Amino acid sequence: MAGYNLEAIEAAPLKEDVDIVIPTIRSLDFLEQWRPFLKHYHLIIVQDGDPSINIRVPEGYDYELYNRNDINRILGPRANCISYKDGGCRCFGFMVSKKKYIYTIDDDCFMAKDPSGKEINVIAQHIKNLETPSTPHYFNTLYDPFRDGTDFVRGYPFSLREGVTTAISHGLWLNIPDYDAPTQLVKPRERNIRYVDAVMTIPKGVLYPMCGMNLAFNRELIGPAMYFGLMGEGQPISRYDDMWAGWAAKVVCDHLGFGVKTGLPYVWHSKASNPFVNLKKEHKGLHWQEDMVPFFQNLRLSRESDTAAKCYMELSNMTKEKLTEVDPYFEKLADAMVAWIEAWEELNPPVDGKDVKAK
Ligand SMILES: O=c1ccn([C@@H]2O[C@H](COP(=O)(O)OP(=O)(O)O[C@H]3O[C@@H](CO)[C@H](O)[C@H]3O)[C@@H](O)[C@H]2O)c(=O)[nH]1
Ligand SMILES: [Mn+2]
Repeated sequence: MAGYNLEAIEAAPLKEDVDIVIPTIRSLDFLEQWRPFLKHYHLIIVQDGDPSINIRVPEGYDYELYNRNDINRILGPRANCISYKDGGCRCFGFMVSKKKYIYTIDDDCFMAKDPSGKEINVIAQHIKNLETPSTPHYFNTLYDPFRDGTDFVRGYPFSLREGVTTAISHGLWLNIPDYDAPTQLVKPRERNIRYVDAVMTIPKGVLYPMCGMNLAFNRELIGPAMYFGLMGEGQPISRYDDMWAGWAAKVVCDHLGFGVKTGLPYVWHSKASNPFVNLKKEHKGLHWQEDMVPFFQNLRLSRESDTAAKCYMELSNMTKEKLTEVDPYFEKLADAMVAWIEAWEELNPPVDGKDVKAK
């Protein structure tokens, strides 16, 4: 295959353990370019918008595709917890998957190259990130000590070198950065051309803006907390789907003792969404984030919440109690969080009557 590094391409780690979830309201043509790396994996496509549109899946891919009619049929009255006309609909794919790991990617993201010109195998890098521990209790100044060619630096306590299990791997983007609408408006031509060859653990107690564009996680450990909220048509807010999921999942990871990494792998984000449209979708979120972030920063989950699902139910109560004073929308969101967990548990009954518990 001209122009491709065949050795890297044939490496399809854990192909039986990974589902790729793609939300789309456009087309899946981007999968043509990804074929060398992604063809080995099963796709779960969540088609947003008009369900009567027939979407073409490029030849050779193994996939299941769900449109709004399918979501309504499968979830019944609880289908209302899945966003419509917002990329947050992707979380339906997390719920129906049965795999250990999820990789989710947007339909305008393409294979990027590292500075040596080699195509980046995104899944291989995410799996490396997820299958090696995180270090949330003390920062390693050479970043991820579990990468080849590096280690813990002098002064790193030996008692902390075991690290903790990694639950989330947050990948980054070259070309179009994940900016909010005001930043897009003032910097319309800004492009990210800086490839930073680093993976690092986000420290315990620190929140971050999680982007859903290039994201992998351990569904068994943290799946129920990866709810992308109630956004889009019929709601006062859009485009905060991944932010909500990121804040919630991080506090749940911190509570349960799991780690979150950010950095490699990169994808090439090709399409700048319209900043004026985005501003309309985002403007409430831009205000509300000033309350949502302190809410997540200050909350404390109880000892009884020892699984992601239990933590999430507790978070729903807290959302209702604390954020409804910001806007009545949060009561609706809190109810949707409960519906999400109920639907999750129905589709994912605990194995041997047990949920995955914190260490
Ligand atoms: O109504 C919709 C809109 C979009 N989608 C699908 O969601 C992803 C991301 O959409 P898009 O590329 O338009 O958004 P960006 O601004 O570039 O991306 C960031 O915004 C986030 C917030 O939603 C998103 O996670 C970020 O990556 C595409 O696959 C669209 O097809 C949709 O399903 N429904
Ligand atoms: Mn995009």
